[in-house]
Amino acid sequence: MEIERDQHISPPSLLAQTIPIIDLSNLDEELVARLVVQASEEWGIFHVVNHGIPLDLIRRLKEVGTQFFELPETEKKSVAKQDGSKDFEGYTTNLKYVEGEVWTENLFHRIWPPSCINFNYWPKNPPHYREVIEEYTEDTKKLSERILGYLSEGLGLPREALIQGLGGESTEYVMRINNYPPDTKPDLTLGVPEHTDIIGITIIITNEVPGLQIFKDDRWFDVHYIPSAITVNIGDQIMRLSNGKYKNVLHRAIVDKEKQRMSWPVFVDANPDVVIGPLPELITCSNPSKFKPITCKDFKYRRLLKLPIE
Ligand SMILES: O=C(O)CCC(=O)C(=O)O
Ligand SMILES: [Fe+2]
Repeated sequence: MEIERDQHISPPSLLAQTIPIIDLSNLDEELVARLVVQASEEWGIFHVVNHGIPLDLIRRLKEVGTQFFELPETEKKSVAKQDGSKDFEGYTTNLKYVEGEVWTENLFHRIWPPSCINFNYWPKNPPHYREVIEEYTEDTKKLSERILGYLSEGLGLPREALIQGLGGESTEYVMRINNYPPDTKPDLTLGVPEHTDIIGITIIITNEVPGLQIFKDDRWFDVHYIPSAITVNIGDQIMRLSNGKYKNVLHRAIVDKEKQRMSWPVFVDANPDVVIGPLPELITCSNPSKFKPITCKDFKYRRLLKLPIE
């Protein structure tokens, strides 16, 4: 007798190689913590479902981002990244065909702590942009702290260890909204070339158009779009603080030929003055330090200039 198959479920061989999906509403919290730790060790990326961020808030976040990119260029440029500015905040566009260049426009600004926010980079249009982002910030901060709590316990340390390692209440949260309009050029165009995130962890929402890919076991994997899921990436800073236990995922984003793709990553980033090296409690004779301590500021400076970092 032929077994009836659910058409939506991939064969087991494929499922085994799919980025982990973790249900955060599972009442067995120890199991949830174990799955988060395991996914961060093996993949450096995982999806979370039933994550506690209301789906209507995510819908509104997507709406304000989409509406911003639909504005005339002159209006988008009212929050443009300042020429020659050393900081990264503001609107940037790269929608010109230049060999080797990426195909994207994006908006980038800090969302936490309040003392670091520069509202000049927050669009005034659509009018409810600020209200939605402030609401999303609060929920994203809670979600990141929960995940960092599991990761800290996975290191045998108290729940607050990693968030303290990133700077405690002065840890910075940065919103980026990436817009990748359809790209009709025949060859594969990169929206974002391969990289690891230079930060602690990234919490990502995307629209339904696939494009995010990760590198694991010598091959690229598509990160499937799962409605209502949020994707979490491990970045360089958590890799260093955990002395390499957690893996920073190498990833890139490709552009669709027909459809507009968008993503909304929030970067949980160490305070610039924090020293990013393995947490001292982790270092023993049998687990010697794999990374030299360096301030977050210097780490980023060297990474951006592609200078060696130990
Ligand atoms: O567009 C995406 O899905 C990811 C973008 C990304 O990797 C980034 O902004 O760092
Ligand atoms: Fe990234």
